[in-house]
Formats: sequence, structure tokens, C-alpha cells
Amino acid sequence: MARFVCPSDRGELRIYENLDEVATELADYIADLSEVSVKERGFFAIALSGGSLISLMGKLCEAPYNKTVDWAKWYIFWADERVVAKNHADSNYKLAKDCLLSKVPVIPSHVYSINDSMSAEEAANEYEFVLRQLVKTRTVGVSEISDCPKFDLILLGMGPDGHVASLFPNHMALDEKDEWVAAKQKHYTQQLMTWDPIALCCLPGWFSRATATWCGFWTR
Ligand SMILES: O=C1O[C@H](COP(=O)(O)O)[C@@H](O)[C@H](O)[C@H]1O
Repeated sequence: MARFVCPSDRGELRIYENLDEVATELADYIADLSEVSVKERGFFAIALSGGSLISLMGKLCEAPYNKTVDWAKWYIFWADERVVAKNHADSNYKLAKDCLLSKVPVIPSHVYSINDSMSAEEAANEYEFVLRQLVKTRTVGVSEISDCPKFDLILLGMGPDGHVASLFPNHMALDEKDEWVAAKQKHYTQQLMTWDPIALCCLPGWFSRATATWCGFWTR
């Protein structure tokens, strides 16, 4: 049974007993939001991070969700990606494909992975261009107060140092105001990583109907 805490007006904190409970609640949460979005807009635009989040979404591949969710209406995006080939073990796209997308009937052309055949800067520009087209057609919603995309759901796993979507605490990418997608240099040294020191990140200016940040520590 989850405990609900509202530390401020900035959202709601739910604390679960164990990982299984989190995964069950997360699957319900996503399925409900998908249903509402498809009913209201005809689409469900979801942005994913990499990391532990993806295995937590695993229950979506099982009954009843694999049959009840309207997968054909899903449009899938990445909140961040590493600058590696799509078949590289560190690719966030590969992680989602292997553990989730290959197990449910999503439409391949609705899966918007980040281009791995160009430089990080070019890939960031291209991703922003694609997003702008999808916002124009309202496949991805638009914010009421700016022209920024408004996803139906942005799901972000949070690393132990508080980073989400390759946005590390105090990184200058957090001050970015104009671009929707940015390539950034890795500036942190405390982690050993095998991939290139640049990551794409979708910026804090993005909007969503719902943003859920799933932290790495679940138990009380
Ligand atoms: O490097 C990354 O880490 C974060 C957090 O991952 P987690 O395994 O600690 O949950 C992830 O959200 C991000 O996509 C990834 O690139």
C-alpha cells in the first residue's frame, strides 16, 4: 500500500513498500493515462528515460495491459540518449526496445529514436525538427503558454545524485531556455561510463500532462 506525501504544491510523493508494488502501480498509472489521452486527443505521446525505469515498466508486457492498452496510438520519444549506436549495450533505445517495445504491438514508425548516424549536435537538431513537425500536427500536444511540446507523459528515472535524463545537478544545460533538445558534454567525473562524453537531453522546458520521476530508492 502506497503512502502519499505532499511536501509542497510541487507534486505528490508516493512511497511504496517494494519494487513489485511500484511496478504494479506504474503499469496502472501509465495504462490509465494512455486511455484518457487516446480518448481526448487520439494519441498517447510518451517520453522515456533509460536506466532502471524500463524494467519497472515490464508489467505492461503482461496481461491485462498487453491486450487492453491501445498500443497503436502510442508515440514514443526519448528524454535522453547516449551517443552510441542503437545496438550498443548502453543505448537507451536498445534498452527500451529489448525490454518493452519489442514485446508489445507498438507501430514501428511511431517510435522516435534519436539518430545514431550523425554527430550529437546534428542529432539533437534533427530530433527537435521532428518534434516541431509532430507538435504542428498535434500528434504531440502543445503547451498553453509557449510553443513547447506537451507530452501526455514524461517518465524519468532518477539517479542517486539526483540526475534525470542526463541532466546532472548544476549542469549548464539546465539553464537552456530556447532549444528543445540539446547535445551536451559530460562534465561529471564521478561516474565511469563507457560511452562518448556527450549526451542528448530534452530540456526542462518540456511540458507534459504528467511527469513522473521514479527514484531509485523505493523502500521506507
Ligand atoms: O544515465 C542515466 O541515468 C538515469 C537514471 O538511471 P537509473 O538507472 O539510476 O534509474 C536515467 O534516467 C537516464 O536515462 C540515463 O541516461
